[in-house]
Amino acid sequence: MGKVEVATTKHIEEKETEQTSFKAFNFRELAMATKNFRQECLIGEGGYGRVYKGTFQSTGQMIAVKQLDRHGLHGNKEFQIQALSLAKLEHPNLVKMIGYCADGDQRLLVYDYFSTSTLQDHLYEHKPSQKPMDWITRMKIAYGAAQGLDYLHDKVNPPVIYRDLKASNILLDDEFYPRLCDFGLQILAPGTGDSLFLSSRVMDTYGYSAPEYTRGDDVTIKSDVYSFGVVLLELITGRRAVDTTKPNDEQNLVAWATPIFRDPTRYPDMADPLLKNSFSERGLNQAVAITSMCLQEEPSARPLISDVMVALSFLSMSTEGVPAAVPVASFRDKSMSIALSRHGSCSVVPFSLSRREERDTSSVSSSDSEDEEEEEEEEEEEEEEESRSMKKQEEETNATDSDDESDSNSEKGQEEEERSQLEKARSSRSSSDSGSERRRSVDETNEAAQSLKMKYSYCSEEDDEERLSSKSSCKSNDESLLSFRVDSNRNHDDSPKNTNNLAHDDDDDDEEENHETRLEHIHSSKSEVQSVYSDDDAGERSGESSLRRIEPEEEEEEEEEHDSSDQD
Ligand SMILES: Nc1ncnc2c1ncn2[C@@H]1O[C@H](COP(=O)(O)OP(=O)(O)OP(=O)(O)O)[C@@H](O)[C@H]1O
Repeated sequence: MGKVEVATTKHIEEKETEQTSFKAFNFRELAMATKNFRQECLIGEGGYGRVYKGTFQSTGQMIAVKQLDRHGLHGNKEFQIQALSLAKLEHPNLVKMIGYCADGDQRLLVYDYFSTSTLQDHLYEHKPSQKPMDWITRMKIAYGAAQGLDYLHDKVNPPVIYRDLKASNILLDDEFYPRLCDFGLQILAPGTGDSLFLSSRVMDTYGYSAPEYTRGDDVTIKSDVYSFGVVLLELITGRRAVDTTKPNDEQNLVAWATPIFRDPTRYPDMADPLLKNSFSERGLNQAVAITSMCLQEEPSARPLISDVMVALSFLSMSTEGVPAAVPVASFRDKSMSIALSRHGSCSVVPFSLSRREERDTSSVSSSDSEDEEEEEEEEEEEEEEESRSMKKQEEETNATDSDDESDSNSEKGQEEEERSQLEKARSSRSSSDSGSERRRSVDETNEAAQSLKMKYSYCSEEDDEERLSSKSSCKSNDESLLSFRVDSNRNHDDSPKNTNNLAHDDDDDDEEENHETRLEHIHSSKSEVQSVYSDDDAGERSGESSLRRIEPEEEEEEEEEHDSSDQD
């Protein structure tokens, strides 16, 4: 499917008949539904305009009507085209747009109405009679929000940058099921270049905006990952992204948390006191590890939301956190599985940068640096030793598991079965929307993923392939705006795209194609230095994992090496 064509009014009319759920309303209909936009129907006001609650008398359907500020808006036709693009975005974790109105100079968007409240209300404004959200509920909310974001980043083409992810834009129903609202509105409001308009939006998103946004650099999908990290930090700590009632050094949540990220012994102190320590330390450590990865200063060092989503799928189903032996093939970028498995053991090491990398990036005076280097090398050796023994333990577990499976074909068959279970687990949640279906699918997800948890562990062969193929993604901003489509050719489940390397097809062509896919991988970066984490070679020989960043040249060499070994 190509890009969304420039739709004419006729196309839009045709669309209405095809897809009755999306409609062009006239102003009168919406005025009637909202009692003439009366104050009592006003739900709130954001950077893009006011939101009113309404009801269609004929059907009883409840709606939320967003009356966009007319300042700097597109003309009628462009508005219709963009509204149609937004209406195509459909996912259980996104608030559904059901129509628009472009009468005269009025510009309104109509959404399904979701009662109750936002994540912000639940975290900070809950009534004394309400029980505070427990740990698993918080992780489930994060998981759902990650699924919605993953849809925008990875399942529509070109990707949609949310730009405005924050606790007040996550709506929660009575069962705490999260739905993201306010996404993609940038395309409808080119007037955001206006300094007055922009200042009110920046005020609102202050505390959530990625550093590159504040610097005026390109905003990418990785900027959304940063905002997601802030939301995750709010869920863990119960602290607002910005809280001016706190002492100066605690007002900005990320600034407060950054030094703590480097000291895992302090992680338990970060947890929301309302949780009353009702969580496993491992689960907490892993959640903080994910958060810290999302909040990396450099966009390319942040994980893909798809990896965050997979990690959260585990955290949201168990108080114990992600199992120490993580299904490595679940993650596109291995740094996530390594970070999590490190936080699954009692040896907790900063996960974002290896010591070597930290050394490279910090400016240490040369007189002290040699001694320090020696010390650090000793520490590295200790770490490697630790990691080796972890790996050994895992291998032993693997050996026990695989004793019964001497036949390699049956192993492959099992792998495929496990993979399909994982895919089933992932797709089941997004394919259902109604309350009971959703509950059932969550149970299925848990069941399937739990069974996978038991079976998977590190696999050195997969590690090797992952090392060669995994690349961080940094899709360019300009790809994402103006028009997008839901790509039906893409895999709409959340399964990792690098699973091609496990496909065993009789057809030679297919095999070749798989091989190419494996090497080239789907992640691409137009502009930024690739940040790829890999096993270091020495470590690999000894069967251990350590993190380091490969620069692009080095990466190419490794790919060549792989190519030639493949030819052998
Ligand atoms: N579909 C909906 N159903 C129910 N309430 C909604 C819906 N969409 C938005 N709201 C509520 O309307 C209010 C205003 O929303 P809006 O997104 O315009 O502002 P905001 O999130 O406060 O600020 P910003 O525009 O900067 O994101 C919020 O309280 C939001 O929770």
